[in-house]
Amino acid sequence: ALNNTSRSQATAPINISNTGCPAQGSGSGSLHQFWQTFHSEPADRCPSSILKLRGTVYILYDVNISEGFNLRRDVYIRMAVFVRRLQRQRKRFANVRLVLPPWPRLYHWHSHNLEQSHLLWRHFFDLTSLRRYAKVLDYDEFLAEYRTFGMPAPPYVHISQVFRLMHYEVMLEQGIFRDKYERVSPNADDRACNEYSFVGGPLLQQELLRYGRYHCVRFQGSAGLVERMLREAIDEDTSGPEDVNDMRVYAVLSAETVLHDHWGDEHFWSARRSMRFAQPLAQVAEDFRRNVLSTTDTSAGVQRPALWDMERPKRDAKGGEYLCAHLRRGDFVKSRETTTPTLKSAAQQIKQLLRAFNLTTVFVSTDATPYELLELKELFYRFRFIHFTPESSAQRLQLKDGGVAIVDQLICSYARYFVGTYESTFTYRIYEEREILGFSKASTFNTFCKALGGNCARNAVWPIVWGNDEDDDDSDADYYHSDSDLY
Ligand SMILES: C[C@@H]1O[C@H](OP(=O)(O)OP(=O)(O)OC[C@H]2O[C@@H](n3cnc4c(=O)[nH]c(N)nc43)[C@H](O)[C@@H]2O)[C@@H](O)[C@H](O)[C@@H]1O
Repeated sequence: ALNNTSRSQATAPINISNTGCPAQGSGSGSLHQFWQTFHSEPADRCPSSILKLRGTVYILYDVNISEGFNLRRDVYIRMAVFVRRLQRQRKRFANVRLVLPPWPRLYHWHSHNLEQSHLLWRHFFDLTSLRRYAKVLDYDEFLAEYRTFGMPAPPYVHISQVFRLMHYEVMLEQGIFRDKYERVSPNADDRACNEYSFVGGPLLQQELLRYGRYHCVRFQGSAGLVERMLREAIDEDTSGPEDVNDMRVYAVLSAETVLHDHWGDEHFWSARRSMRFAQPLAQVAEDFRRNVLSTTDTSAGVQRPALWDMERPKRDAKGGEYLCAHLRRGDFVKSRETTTPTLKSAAQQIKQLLRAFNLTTVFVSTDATPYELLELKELFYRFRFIHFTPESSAQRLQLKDGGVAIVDQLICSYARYFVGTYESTFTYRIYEEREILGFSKASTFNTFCKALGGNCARNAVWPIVWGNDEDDDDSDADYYHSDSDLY
């Protein structure tokens, strides 16, 4: 259990006695004394590994506990675009790092016999690929890097300020949506924001984390506004020129409150393209496609160069000889009853599509129960009905529930034709993957109807945007502050 008192009191000066730099010869000191000594000592007397971390700002973040995996991926993009822009355009943030929050056990991960708490991002994503877009650290990498500053044992991490974001109760002022934020006092009885609740994300439960000030912040606006919030905090934590460039650690909770600076622009898509899945997961999907669906990158005509930044606009991918349906069940069956088809209706719609495209194989990606799956399969008499399940318990242990879902997504991404579920972020992430691989929009942006033949709501079409992310657009760089702040 969280020991609230001790967690919020880590305000002691940071001891730097283990760094091996001349500054530590005399024992401990605050971090700014450490850097001060750097100024007066020849740089080559300190390890370059530490010297290069001068002025680092670590941004930790977490997401509301009830959000699913695929919305969390979108929140990552907001933060990654923000951090990349900060790092490239703001001197004080030249050494900014985004610390990836360990994955808590998500509400949709039902398998109880698997260890699926505190998972690192490299279990799901290719960190090298993420880092070709933004300076990110997996949580254990952050701990290791923080330790190089020379911490006493046990190596607690000191977050100087925590910001728990909340929506405004009323969003519009005289009909206008304005970007703004405001700190409000935390209140132990307040269910919306209370320091001891982990609704905004369980990050602070990590055992080595200690924090100083905890703010509840009403927040309305995009990631650019987070910069203003961080600068205000850095100003408060800086006592003078001697510590102006100290290393800082901040945390933003309920980061899903932060909006995209520009949703769906080329920066969004570069960050999205950098989100390649971890190689072991990609390999399982590749093997399944080849062995069960006779589909390879070459036969499907998709693009998957070694590096995401080598991808180019493309629309002529062919896909494997199968149709993929993402059929969201679970909570959607009740909470979105008016738009989620019954199994029978879904089967009718799929069969109609199979006939239209002269296909005989359907791959079904779903969170349906085993019983529902059997029921569905029986409706596909005379068609080939394929569903992915791990081939062994060792593979299930390796993939975990999150990995199985990724394999499903990767198989759907290579299909000749895809149809997904209305308003499911799981479906949206497949749309995006297919956009990157080079499929036509018509083969991708399709949505199940509640019933065959009726008028029905369709998911939005957000096609890929290509650009040259090297010339980061600076046009709105000054949006949130005056010229004097451009340091
Ligand atoms: C309305 C909201 O919808 C959100 O769901 P939605 O966007 O579909 O998508 P997600 O946020 O990813 O949450 C759904 C989760 O259910 C599992 N899941 C769903 N479809 C599949 C599938 O085809 N294959 C596998 N293997 N797993 C699947 C998976 O763990 C996935 O992350 C929810 O997260 C929110 O809690 C809320 O209910």
